[in-house]
Amino acid sequence: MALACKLCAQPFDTRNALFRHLLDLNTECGAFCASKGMKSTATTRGRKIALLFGYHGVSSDAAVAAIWGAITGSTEPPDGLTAASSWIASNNRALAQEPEVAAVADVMTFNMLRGSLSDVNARLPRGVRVLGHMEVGVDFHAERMARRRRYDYLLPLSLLRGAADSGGSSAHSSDQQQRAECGEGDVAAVMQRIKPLLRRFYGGTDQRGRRVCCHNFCASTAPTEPIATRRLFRFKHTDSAALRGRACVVLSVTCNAFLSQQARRMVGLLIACARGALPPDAIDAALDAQYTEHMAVAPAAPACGVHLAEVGYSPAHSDKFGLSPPQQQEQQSPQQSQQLQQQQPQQSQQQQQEGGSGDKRGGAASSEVVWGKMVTAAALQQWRQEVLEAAAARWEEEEHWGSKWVDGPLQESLPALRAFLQRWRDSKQLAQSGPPQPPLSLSPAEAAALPPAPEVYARVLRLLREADASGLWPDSSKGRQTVIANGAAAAVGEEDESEEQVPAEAAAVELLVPAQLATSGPGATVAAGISTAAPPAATATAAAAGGMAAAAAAAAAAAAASGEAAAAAGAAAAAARAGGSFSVGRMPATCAVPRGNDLFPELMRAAFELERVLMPNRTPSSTIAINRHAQFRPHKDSGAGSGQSLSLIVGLGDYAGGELVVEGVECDIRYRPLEFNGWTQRHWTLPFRGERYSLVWFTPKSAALTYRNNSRFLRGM
Ligand SMILES: O=C(O)CCC(=O)C(=O)O
Ligand SMILES: [Fe+2]
Repeated sequence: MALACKLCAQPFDTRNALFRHLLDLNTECGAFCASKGMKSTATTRGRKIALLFGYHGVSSDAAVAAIWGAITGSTEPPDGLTAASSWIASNNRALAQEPEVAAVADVMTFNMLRGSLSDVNARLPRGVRVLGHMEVGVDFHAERMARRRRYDYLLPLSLLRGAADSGGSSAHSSDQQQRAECGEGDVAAVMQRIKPLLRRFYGGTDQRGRRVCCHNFCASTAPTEPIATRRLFRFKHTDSAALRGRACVVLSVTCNAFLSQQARRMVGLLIACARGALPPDAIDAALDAQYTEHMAVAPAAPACGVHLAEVGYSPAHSDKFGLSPPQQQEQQSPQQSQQLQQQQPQQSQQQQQEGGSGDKRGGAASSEVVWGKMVTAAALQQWRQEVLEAAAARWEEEEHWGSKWVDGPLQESLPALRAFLQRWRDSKQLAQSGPPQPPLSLSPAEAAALPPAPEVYARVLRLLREADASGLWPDSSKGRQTVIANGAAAAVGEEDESEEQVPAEAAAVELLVPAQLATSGPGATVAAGISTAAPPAATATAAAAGGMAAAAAAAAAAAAASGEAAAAAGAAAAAARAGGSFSVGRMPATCAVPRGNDLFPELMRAAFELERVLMPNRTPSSTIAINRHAQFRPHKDSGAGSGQSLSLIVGLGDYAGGELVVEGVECDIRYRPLEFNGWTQRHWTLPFRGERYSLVWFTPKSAALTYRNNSRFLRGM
């Protein structure tokens, strides 16, 4: 069924997917619909106040609490509170602004029923400032409706110096030398050299021609997760300053929204490349959406440099909520102090490139016009200066102008970054000769070095090998395909923006459901909803070919028919090597019976038996995921939609590498059973060579699956 969004023409597989798109305030269409009242978020009546505020030395939460206290004298949380720097509405911690981050211009709203705004600054602690306020509609939501945020990073120029810069000075140059290097020409020379690196961050474009970037800059979010793809509008040098006798520059990053630490990691990677510690293609590697090996690849530059500089709202919201019309936003307040020399803005072309979104000029929160009488350009500028000076003081006192960070976190991260880069480069070459599959056999030397398989595993291992060789190994469900990096080629590595429309909380949930549920249609459960978010092309291919194994088998047959025996053998081998997964045991009543039960009953019995032998004190599980040669991407298990017990996992077979990583901790699971929480802990598989099976025992949490039922089922096997 082909459905298309009437606003942006994007196609959707299902009505549910289309609805999610229209209700998602992170999309332009969603924002537009919200502005037309399609999904009202209004829960309260009366006056709602939006405040422009800033802080340094305290977190955004603490600043909000202080302001509310200063206005009302109350410590109770305010009604209708929303803040642009908050992550509560998005319900995803990956979007949290870190507590150390300062702000020149944050936005909050609340229902103003009592209290007074007059002289509020006199009642606020140092480091918290109210800059302006205005009345807005009761629907206004400072966090969800923000279409654009800008973080500015104050950076000592010395950190960007590489050997190529005049004198080759660095963060380690003598104090005298550093102080001498504050000249304008010096800044210009360094920034000229940095420009191509900054441009590199714009990465690629998605199918709609929009810039896509920033997918690999959050420690707690895998690059494959839809939420990790952010739109980068601008990353540029916008200001220079001499602070505490040091030459500093301001780098501005503007995106639709930010992942935690994203701006700091972008700056961290930039510094590493600017200093020549990493080659420029390290930026390409970090941004390659097709390369999904790992998480955060860049060390976060020190927190002291970063502040929230601007929040923008769409014209639709500006109209509805009484924010200023777009043309007024172009009036720049004279933000330069004597100390800050604005670099040539060169913004017009950049702003055109931000176009298409149509939202970047609306309601910029730093404008004098928006915020009425209370904020003046001079007050705003003075406040910005205070924030920058506080940052410079921290650079000096806590970070020794960056030398601590260069010697510590940056230096420590380099070996891993270089290894990552090498693997990325290798993968680029491999990509030209088809998707990489782990070879099924180890070299004799590697095989000899392996610790032998303990006897208790012998029967299960034999049955796994038989199942593998039988040609009956079922295709992985669509949901599982999306998390197996070397699985069915059609569904993997191609998450496009239809995935981006999945709500963040749903996107974090992955699948451990039988194929029937995953394909049972839209919206059956949250998990099933995800499976329908696979790109249409991939779905079509998978459906037509019945998955990788069938596709490769068909290719093998076709090749054999045309007499190309070698090609046929190659295709069959590829099918055998493809990662796959199926379940056995019991599923909640809402799910179909796992197909593996009938296909491999002896394997199922032996595998349940093995759990009891390995962990006699563990409550026997109801279900087992059986995986062959599968390299899993970072994911969390769905527990068939509503959670699951602690998982028990073990690896079997003759393989090297293939450690399971649980929230960043590597665990060798080859014949070493491990309990972990697959529902809450993100986990993935490191690359491996050889024959690798894994078994994951778990019990989906469901009223339908009581322990009694489960014991009866297991007894009846
Ligand atoms: O085999 C592995 O390394 C991980 C298996 C897993 O995470 C799963 O089956 O969900
Ligand atoms: Fe898993």
